[in-house]
Amino acid sequence: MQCNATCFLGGGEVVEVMCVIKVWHGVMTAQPDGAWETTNRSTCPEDPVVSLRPRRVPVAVQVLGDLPGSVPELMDERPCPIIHNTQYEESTAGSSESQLSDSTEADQEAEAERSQDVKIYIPYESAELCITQIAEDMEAMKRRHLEMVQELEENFQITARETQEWTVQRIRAHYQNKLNTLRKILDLYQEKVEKKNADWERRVAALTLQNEQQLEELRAERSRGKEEALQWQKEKSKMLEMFSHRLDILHSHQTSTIQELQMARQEVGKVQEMLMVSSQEQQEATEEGESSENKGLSAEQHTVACDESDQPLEGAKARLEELKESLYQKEREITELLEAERSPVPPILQPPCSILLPVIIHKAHAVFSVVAETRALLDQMIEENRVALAEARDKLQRLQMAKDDSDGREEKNTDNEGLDEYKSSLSLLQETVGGYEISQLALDCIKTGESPVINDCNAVSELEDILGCGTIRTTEAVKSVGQQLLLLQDQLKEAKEEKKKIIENYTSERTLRKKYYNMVEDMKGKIRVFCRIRPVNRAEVAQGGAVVVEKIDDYSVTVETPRGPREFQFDKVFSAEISQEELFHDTNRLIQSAIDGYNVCIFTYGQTGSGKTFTMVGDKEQKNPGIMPRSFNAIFDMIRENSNKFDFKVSAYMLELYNDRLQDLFVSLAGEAHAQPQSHGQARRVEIKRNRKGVVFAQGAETKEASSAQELYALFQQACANRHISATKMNVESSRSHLIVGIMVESRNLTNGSVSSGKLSLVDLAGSERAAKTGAKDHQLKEANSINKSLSALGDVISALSAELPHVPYRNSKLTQVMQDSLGGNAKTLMIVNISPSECNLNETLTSLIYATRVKAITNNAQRNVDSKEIAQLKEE
Ligand SMILES: Nc1ncnc2c1ncn2[C@@H]1O[C@H](COP(=O)(O)OP(=O)(O)OP(=O)(O)O)[C@@H](O)[C@H]1O
Repeated sequence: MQCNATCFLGGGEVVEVMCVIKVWHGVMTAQPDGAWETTNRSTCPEDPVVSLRPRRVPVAVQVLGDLPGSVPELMDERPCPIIHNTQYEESTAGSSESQLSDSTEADQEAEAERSQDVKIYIPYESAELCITQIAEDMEAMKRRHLEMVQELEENFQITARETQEWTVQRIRAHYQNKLNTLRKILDLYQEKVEKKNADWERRVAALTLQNEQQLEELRAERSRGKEEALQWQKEKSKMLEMFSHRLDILHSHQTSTIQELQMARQEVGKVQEMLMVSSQEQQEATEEGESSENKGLSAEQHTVACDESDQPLEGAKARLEELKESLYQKEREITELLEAERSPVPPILQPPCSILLPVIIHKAHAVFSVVAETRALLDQMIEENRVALAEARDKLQRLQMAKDDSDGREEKNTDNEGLDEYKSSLSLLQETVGGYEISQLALDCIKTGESPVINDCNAVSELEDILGCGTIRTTEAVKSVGQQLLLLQDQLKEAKEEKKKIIENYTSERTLRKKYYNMVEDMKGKIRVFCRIRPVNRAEVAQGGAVVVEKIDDYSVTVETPRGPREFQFDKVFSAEISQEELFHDTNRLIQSAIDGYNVCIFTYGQTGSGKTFTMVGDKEQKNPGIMPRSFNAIFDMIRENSNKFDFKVSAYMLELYNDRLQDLFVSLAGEAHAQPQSHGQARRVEIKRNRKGVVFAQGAETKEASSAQELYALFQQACANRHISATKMNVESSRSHLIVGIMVESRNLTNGSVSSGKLSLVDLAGSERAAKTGAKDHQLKEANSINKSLSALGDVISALSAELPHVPYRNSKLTQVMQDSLGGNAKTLMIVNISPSECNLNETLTSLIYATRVKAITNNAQRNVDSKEIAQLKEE
């Protein structure tokens, strides 16, 4: 209470005043200067206690004198209740009503003038009451303080959570940006590679074509060469025959000549002998004549005899000369023949070029004559064109001048007809001149063999019309074609190698990119999606459907649709050959997460008969156990490995969602009906609930503990025995319900006592089916409708989550309620989409893959469920 008066605690009337809890107890004395001195503040804090609720406190106030200065107010709104002496006296006379009078300002001023000595009495009872109230208020204040502290703590936690979310969002945005940049880079790279590929392919095609043409030419040349070589061979053998014949003749001629020569020589020898004999005889006769000079007669006789003997000698001489001449003649002939025989024989084997050369020379002559003719023609054409061009230019000039004249006249004359005519003929002439000029250029180009250098586009196109694209080639260019070809072949080889390298790099880079992308997505909390292709079954083989699904790499699958191939990307793609073990190898990490205290969900999705149960459960004989039995083993293997650090507890529930009703598979319907006859075969009601952390649990379902993998498997078998399965046209053992197996793993850290609780949900969904295909009737049709309805609700949830809609229709179906924490919740989720590779299931396969692609876009926020030792103890209590 704030009061500008000296207050004495004492008896008085009880009055009701509004008391501001700015209260202290003490004595305040008015000072001569108008100020107030406070004494006896032992119970008064340094500053008044503030911020308590104003409340009504019954106090009695006695004013013993006039109030000094202005009258203070107990509250902002209400004036201070003051009882003056007189009023107080009246009130002490027995008035039970309070005598509070609201002094007006004028009254207060008057009273202030009257006296400075004012006293107010507050009765002890009231003071006590007041103190009690104050104590209560203090208590309330304390409580409020505590509430405030709690509130502050909560606010702090909310802020911390918000900050955390904000950080996560920022990291997410950062990664998204990085990813977008990466995508852009990749797209650019891909574009570049494609461009380069297309370019190289074009070049390769052109080179191949060129190569083929040259090979063709070479082949033609070779065959021509062969033909000519054959002809030459024939001619050669003919000539050889002729030569040998001639040689034979020569030899025989030579032999006869040699014989004749020998005979002639013999004759010559004889003649020479005869001559010698005759010359000896002549000498002897001369000697005899000298001795018989004296014997006159005998000498004359002898001279006559000598004259008679000279006649045959001369004949012999002539004959000798003749013989000599013929001999020389024969010798010359023989020498000539011998020389001819000895002279080099023309080469028999000549290279084809020597045969071809004359042909080529002949052809070259022919070509040359054609070229010469063409040149002459070209020169003539150039000359004619030049003359025509000169004439056209001349005409143009004249017309231009005429036009200029008419322009001058036009200023005076308004008639434009003549001018238009001029203009049209001028433009016509200009066109003609342009045409001639281009023709001139083209003719010059043809003559020189050079490419024209012009910038005018129209002129270029016109020139190309005349010359044809790329027809102008210089002889150097022709010569270098061979070299260029070799060069290009080398380049082609290099390009092919480069292309191969690029493709290899691209493939490895693509695989890496997908891997990193998946890692980033995983870090972001995106649901992981695997795709498993089932082998073609007998029914599909019988239908003759082609295989339309193909795994491209570890992360991509294509489906051949009537509109062309369609590619889908997943976190992993498993082909038909992949074993159960290999598939499980990639899911092992999630089992570890469940043991670490995370909420984990693995579910299969796909059309009926696509292999969901095979993937989750395995085959009937358990030769190829699926994810469920393998998970049981993995859980207990991991428990065994960590048994020195943790204390584990494993429990499980197994449910079936059949005809939109949840059933506990640990309780057989028959057994339940037997135990509770009033239930008429209705199983205990199982309901889906979510705990404070949003984790789904089945209320009303029996949870059984297991201490080994075998025990857990036995429980699973027990549950499977109660499951609804029947044969359809598509699957001899078709699941008619969704199977939900929940395994809770609680681990207590032996070192610090913290407790983590993870849940592994393994869901084998029933397959979507078409009644026409499965042949479902009666109750099977009802089952199929229920399955399709729940899957459609699941589809709606997936669509809403992937489109990030504000409302997600989880409540539309029991299935979506069961899976609420796995889709968009706090679970680490893996979806395995099972597909058939056959063409006959193309539509269903496409639907499943589109579904799965949407699921890939959903983000979960997985959090570890771990409590400290104290919290765990409190929870237990
Ligand atoms: N990867 C696989 N390798 C070998 N056989 C397979 C594979 N996937 C499926 N099968 C066989 O195909 C048949 C149908 O498979 P499954 O029962 O698992 O299909 P489903 O998708 O669960 O069908 P429904 O939805 O009707 O229950 C089974 O006989 C199964 O053994």
